[in-house]
Amino acid sequence: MDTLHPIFSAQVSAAVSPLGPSVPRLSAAGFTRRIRRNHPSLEGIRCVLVNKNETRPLQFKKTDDRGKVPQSDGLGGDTNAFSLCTIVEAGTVTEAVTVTDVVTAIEFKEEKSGIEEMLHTVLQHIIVFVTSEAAPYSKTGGLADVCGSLPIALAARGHRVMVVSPRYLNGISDINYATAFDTGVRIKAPCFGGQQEVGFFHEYRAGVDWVFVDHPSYHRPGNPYGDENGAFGDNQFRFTLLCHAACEAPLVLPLGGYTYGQNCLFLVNDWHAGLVPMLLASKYRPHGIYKDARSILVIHNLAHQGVEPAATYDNLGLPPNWYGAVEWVFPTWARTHALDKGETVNIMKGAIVSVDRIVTVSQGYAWEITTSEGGCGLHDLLSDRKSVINGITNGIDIDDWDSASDKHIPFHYSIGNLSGKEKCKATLQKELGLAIRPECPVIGFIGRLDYQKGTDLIMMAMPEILQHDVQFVMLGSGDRVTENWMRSMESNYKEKFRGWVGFNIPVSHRITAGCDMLLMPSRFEPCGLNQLYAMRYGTVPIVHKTGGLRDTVENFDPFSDEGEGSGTGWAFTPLTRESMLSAIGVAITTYRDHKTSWEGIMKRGMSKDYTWDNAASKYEQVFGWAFIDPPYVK
Ligand SMILES: Nc1ncnc2c1ncn2[C@@H]1O[C@H](COP(=O)(O)OP(=O)(O)O[C@H]2O[C@H](CO)[C@@H](O)[C@H](O)[C@H]2O)[C@@H](O)[C@H]1O
Repeated sequence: MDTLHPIFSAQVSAAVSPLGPSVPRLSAAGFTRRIRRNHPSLEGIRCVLVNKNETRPLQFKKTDDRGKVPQSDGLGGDTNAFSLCTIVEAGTVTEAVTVTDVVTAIEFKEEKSGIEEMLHTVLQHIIVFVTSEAAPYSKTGGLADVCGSLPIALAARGHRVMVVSPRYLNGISDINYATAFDTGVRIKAPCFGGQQEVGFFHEYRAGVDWVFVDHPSYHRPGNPYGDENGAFGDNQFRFTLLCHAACEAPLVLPLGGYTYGQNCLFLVNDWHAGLVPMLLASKYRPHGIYKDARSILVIHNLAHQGVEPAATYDNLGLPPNWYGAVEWVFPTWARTHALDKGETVNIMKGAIVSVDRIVTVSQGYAWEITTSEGGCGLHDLLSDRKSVINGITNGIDIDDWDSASDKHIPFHYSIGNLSGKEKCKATLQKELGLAIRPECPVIGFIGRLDYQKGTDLIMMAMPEILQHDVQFVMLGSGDRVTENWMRSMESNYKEKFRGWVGFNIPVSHRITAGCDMLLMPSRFEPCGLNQLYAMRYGTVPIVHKTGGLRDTVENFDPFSDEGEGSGTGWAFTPLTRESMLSAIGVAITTYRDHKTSWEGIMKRGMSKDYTWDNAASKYEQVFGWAFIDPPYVK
C-alpha cells in the first residue's frame, strides 16, 4: 500500500550524547496509518512535514502541486526548511529529503480559508513512565520487566516515550548505566526540608529516552529497596526525589533538541511513583503548568503502599492543604500499641485519589482490588473509582523469551519441533546433579520468596509432593526462613530437590526451558509473568486461580473439543495444600499416562499471544480515554 522511502527502514543511530537523538522515527506505514486515522481531511492533500529550526514541534503545511509550501506562509523558498522535511502525499510518505529523526509530529496545522487553525496533537502521545525499576538497568521482579518492555512497544507504535528511574550504583549494577551520559542538567527538588539537587543521565535506546535520576542516595550496595539488613530506612526520601525529578524531566530535558513539554501523559508505576499525580495537581497546575497533562497509575502490586508515620508528611514537598490526600489511619486492630494512633501517610492512597485513571496488570486483579479480600485496605477508595479502572494483561518480551533463540538455554526448540526441550531438560538435570531421567517429571518454581508467592504452601506440601516420582527445582531469594528451608531440603532430598538461592536470570531461563511443569501457588498475583514465560516454553503451569493467573491459565479439560482437549494448564482453587496437591497429582498422571494430551497442553500454551504490541494497543485505548475527561483534580 505505502511507498516506503529508505530513510524509514534505516536504523535509528545509536545514542549520541548528551541529550540526543531522541525523537523516535515512525515507520512510514505506522506514520501514514496514524495520519489517515487521525486526520482524514489530509487525504488527497499534498502536505509537507516541516521541522524548520529544530526548536519546536513539527507542523504539517499544505503544499502546492509541486510540493512547495506557498510563499505566503513564510516557509516557501526556504531551502533549509526543505532540507529538513519530508513530503507527505495523501498520507503517504513519498519523498524524504534528508535523514532526520523528527518525523513524529505533535502538532497539526491546517489552513482553512487562510485562517490557521491549530488542531491539538493526535498523532502520538508523549509518555513519561516513572518507575523504581526498569530492565535491563535494574530489576528485582516483574515491574522491571514491564517498564523495560512496554515503553519500547509504545515507542515502536509511534509515541514519544521517556522512562524516568533512579541511577542505582551498587558496585555490580554500575555497568548497566555505562552507556547513559550525564546531561549536565540539574534541578533542585523542594522536599525533606530543603532543596535537594539531583542530576539526570540519559540514554536513547530502542526508540525510548531512558532517563536516570542521579543522587548519592541511589549509590549504595544492595537492590533498589534494601540490602541484607532489610529495607532501606530512607526509601521515602529516595522515591520522593524520583517523583519530583520525574515531574521536572519533561520540562527541563531537551532530549534530541526538544523537551517533552507539558502535554504529556505520566504513567506512574506503583507507590514509588505515586507522588507524581499529587505534585501535578498541587504544585504545577495552580501555576498553569501541566494543565493538559494526565496521569495513569499502573498498579503492579497493591500490597506495597509506601506507608510512613504521619509526621513525615512535611517531607513530601506537598502543600499543607493536601494532607488529606495521603492521610491514612490504620484500624485499631492493626496498631502496634495502646498509644499508637495509627496515623500515617500512604502514598498509594494519595495516588488513587488524585490520578486521572488506574490500570492494573490483569482484568482479574482490576476486580480483586475493589474487594475487601484483595484491596489491601484500599478497596472502598478503589471501588469509588471503579469507572476509571481497567485491567490490561502484561505482555512478555518475545525476543528475550523465545525458545527458538534464547541465548541462555543450551538447545533451541519450537512448537513444530520439541526435541530441543527434552535436551534442555536433560542438561538441566545434569547441571543440577539430578539423575538424567526423561520420564521423570521436573517441577519448577521461580520467584521472590514472599508471602505473596505462596511459598509457605510449597513448604507445607513438599513431603507429599516428593512422595511422587518427581524432581523439584526452586529458584528464588527473599525470605530468610524459606531460603534456609531450601538449603536443608536440598541436603535431605539429594535425589529429588534442588534449591537455588539467589537472583539469576540465565538460570531462570534454563529452569523455564528444562522443566515440565511450573508451580505458582500465589496467594494473590496481579498478573504474573513466569506462567506466561512457562507457557511460551512448553512448560505447563500449575497455578492458584487468582488475579492474572486466573486470566491467563486455562484449566485442562480432556473431554472438550470432541475429545481433543482444551486448556493450557491447571488453575486450582481454593488455596489449600490439598487442592494444590490434587492439581499436581492430576498433572503428573497426565504427563505420565496421556502423552498426547500433554503435548496438546504444551502446544496450546506455546501458541498463546502475549506480545507487548498487543498489550500496548490496549494501553493506547486507555490513553485516549484519559484525555477525553478533564484532569481529575484541576
Ligand atoms: N530468583 C530469581 N532469579 C531470576 N529471576 C527471577 C527470580 N525471581 C523472580 N525472577 C524474575 O522476576 C520476574 C517476576 O515477575 P512476576 O510478574 O512473576 O512477579 P513480581 O511479583 O515480581 O511482579 C509484580 O509485578 C508484575 C508486573 O506487573 C506482575 O506480573 C506481578 O503479578 C506482580 O506481583 C520474572 O521475570 C522472574 O523470572
